[in-house]
Amino acid sequence: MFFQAVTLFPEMFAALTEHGVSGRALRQGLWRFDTVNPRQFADNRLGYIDDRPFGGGPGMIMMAAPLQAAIGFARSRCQGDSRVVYLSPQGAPLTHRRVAALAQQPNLILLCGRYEGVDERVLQTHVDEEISIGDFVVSGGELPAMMLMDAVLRLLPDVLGDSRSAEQDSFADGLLDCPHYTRPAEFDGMPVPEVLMSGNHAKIAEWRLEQSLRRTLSRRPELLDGRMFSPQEARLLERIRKEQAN
Ligand SMILES: Cc1cccc(C(=O)NCC2(NC(=O)c3cccc4nocc34)CCCC2)c1
Repeated sequence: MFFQAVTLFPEMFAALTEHGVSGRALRQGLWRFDTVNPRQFADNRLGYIDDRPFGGGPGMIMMAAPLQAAIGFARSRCQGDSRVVYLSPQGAPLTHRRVAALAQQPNLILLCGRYEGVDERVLQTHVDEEISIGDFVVSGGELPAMMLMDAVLRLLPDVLGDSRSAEQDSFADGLLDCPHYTRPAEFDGMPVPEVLMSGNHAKIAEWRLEQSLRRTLSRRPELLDGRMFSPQEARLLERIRKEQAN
């Protein structure tokens, strides 16, 4: 996977390239990363890359020409297909399913907006898809881009190592995670659920699945819409629903 970020703040991406699982995977050569700064492509001496919006209104808009040139340069550095994603509040919500699809791409170019956004004509001609990480206001597309990158990288083979497969992540099976505990066995007078101390791995796995189902049903019931259930999940859901009905 070759990630490129078109960004005015390339240094921000050190959060992924110099730390954690993603940083280690980069050093191991499991993925590649580079940035393109639109300021390099400003066609005036002073490096203007933003200008006032036609029609008036507050703030500035990123100009089309430097972004078009930056995207073109990024594409020229890709072997094979490349996909340009604009991180944007107008984008399709990022979901695990979308992350899994993006993880199949050999080259992803992430366009990060700043100011009030980018000239629409860039989106119409050079961007393949727009993705949003949520309905709130942030200052730039860099943090959303890094969230997308982290989620994609965790799905790449060998990035997580054999210690944890991304498939075990509850979100990979569309459920919220179960509660987790570690030492001490009693903290602040609160014990750990007995079943986790039992050593009975089948019962522990069933307890964890039941807790994931309970949490999903109570906090994010919409995640269960349209989801297929294994016989075990169906049985546990039945028991939970009966319990809640009484
Ligand atoms: C709900 C709403 C309505 C109007 C503007 C904004 C807003 O935040 N505008 C500012 C910018 N926001 C984002 O890029 C951005 C924001 C949120 C999620 C995202 N997922 O990806 C990129 C995202 C756009 C240009 C510079 C940053 C947000």
